[in-house]
Amino acid sequence: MQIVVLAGGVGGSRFTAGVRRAYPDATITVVGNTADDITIHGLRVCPDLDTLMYTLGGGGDAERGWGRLDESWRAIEELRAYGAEPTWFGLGDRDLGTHLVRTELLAAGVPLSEVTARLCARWWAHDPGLRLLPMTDDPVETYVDIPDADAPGGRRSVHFQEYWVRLHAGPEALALRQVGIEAARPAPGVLEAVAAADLVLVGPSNPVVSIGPILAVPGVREALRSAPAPVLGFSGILHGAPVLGMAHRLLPTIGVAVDAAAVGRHYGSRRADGVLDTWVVDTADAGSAPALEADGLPTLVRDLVMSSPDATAVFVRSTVDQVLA
Ligand SMILES: C[C@H](OP(=O)(O)O)C(=O)O
Repeated sequence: MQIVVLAGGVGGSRFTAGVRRAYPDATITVVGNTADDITIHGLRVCPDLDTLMYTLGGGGDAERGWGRLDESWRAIEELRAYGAEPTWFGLGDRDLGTHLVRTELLAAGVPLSEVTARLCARWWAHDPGLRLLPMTDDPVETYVDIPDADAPGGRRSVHFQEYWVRLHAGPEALALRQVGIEAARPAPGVLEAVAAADLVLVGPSNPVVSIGPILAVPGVREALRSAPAPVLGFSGILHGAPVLGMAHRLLPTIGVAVDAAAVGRHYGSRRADGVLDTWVVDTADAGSAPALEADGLPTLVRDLVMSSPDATAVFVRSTVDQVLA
């Protein structure tokens, strides 16, 4: 079986670990979000790709949900001692190795998809059926407008990582821009993987800054709409709050309520102009299923708390079984 998973970082990697547990013999192509990438201290950092790579490679810090296991922070202490800002971004010492390799290869003209494959060769060697593709090789970065009384127009723009990591998504996000998205081309293999898939899974990642950008890469949405395989989406909003992260701070910015049904409608049914065949909501949101069904979006209800890869595997397998039955 060939499975494609669309994934962000923290939620996306937990979900993908469950998919791998559910389908140990499948070929799984993970299309990872790169719209929250950043260049920091001259290093190109791809937070979602790295979280996926480390988590599925057994090298991630499961408790924190991102970064390397057994990490230390000596380098960033040195930067702080020099007053070399920014130091709010968690650049761990082990993690730096990844960013150095990536930055050197990109500078040598190696495309991000090839860089990612080379990095994953270390982490995913034990699992040749697993492949990580960036959504695009072209640079895309997300900026957030926040209120600032001292700035012209009363607002200023910050990189998404600054909004997320330094500001903890505290200020209201007045607007979001994915710079570079219109010109981005799907990375080699992305459209082909979707076309060849037996199953496409849209993970419970952030609909605004993780899944949204993947779908916004020109050609990806169309590929999902015309995929021969069923497309299942899993809600990351449970009972009006994100299962992980801070998606509730950004959904209102794109005019979507912090609600599983609203996110399902936002992705939409393939029978209309959306991308999903089936939307999966948590048991806490079971009440929304009849209305979604009536609106033409087939909806399944499961316990979507990703407490372990096994728990995730249970809901993935049972929904897929029902859809393929
Ligand atoms: C938790 C969620 O993870 P991701 O979208 O990176 O999978 C988020 O950051 O909102």
